[in-house]
Amino acid sequence: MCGILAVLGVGDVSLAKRSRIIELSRRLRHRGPDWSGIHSFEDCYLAHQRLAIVDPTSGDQPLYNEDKTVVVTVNGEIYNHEELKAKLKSHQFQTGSDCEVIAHLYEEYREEFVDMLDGMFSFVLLDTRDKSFIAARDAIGICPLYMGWGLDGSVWFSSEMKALSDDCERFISFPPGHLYSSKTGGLRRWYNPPWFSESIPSAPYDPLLIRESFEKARLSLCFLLQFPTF
Ligand SMILES: NC(=O)C[C@H](N)C(=O)O
Repeated sequence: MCGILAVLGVGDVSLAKRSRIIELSRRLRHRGPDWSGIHSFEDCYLAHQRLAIVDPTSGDQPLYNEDKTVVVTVNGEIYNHEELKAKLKSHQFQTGSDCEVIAHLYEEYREEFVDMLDGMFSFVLLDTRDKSFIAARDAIGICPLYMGWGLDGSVWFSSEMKALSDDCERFISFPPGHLYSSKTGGLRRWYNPPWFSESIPSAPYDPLLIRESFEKARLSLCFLLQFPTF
């Protein structure tokens, strides 16, 4: 668990606005007592309250790509981060955080990378090169995410409603398995398993297969957390 707050295109670069956003981000402090971070680029702000789980020593957020043009704030755990890193041989990682992989995957695959992630997550990514941003939430909505719109045209994302409700004109619960892209200005479902369109499951009931799938999920979680298997 961590707390994220992102405010994009607020049209105000004053110290007062920055302080306001820091104050709002503190409302999420209970979600992550180990670190508080904020990155601002022009009138865009990405803040993070961290509960350090993977790489407690260097994985503080926001996280970046190599030249810091891509910034991410993430709540969640990416179970297959080692596997994904192995596909990104030409990239240099600055931390051991499972979440840094998101910035590098974006460089390679743009927003199409989201369905490569195995895990629970909600994140906001800002590409400072064209000031575009994306936000996404895991397939079944394990990690919370809310989205709001300010009267000044700003777009807000937060792990809890309390960090955006006072400053937004309207807000919604961000739907699970969806992605928001500032380029299209809309939400689309990234999680599209084949069974979504099946009215009657075609695969026969197989208790052994179900058991194996649970075992696999449990083992990948133990591996990520470096726990003995439980
Ligand atoms: N805990 C989180 O949500 C972020 C990241 N997985 C970390 O370990 O710091």
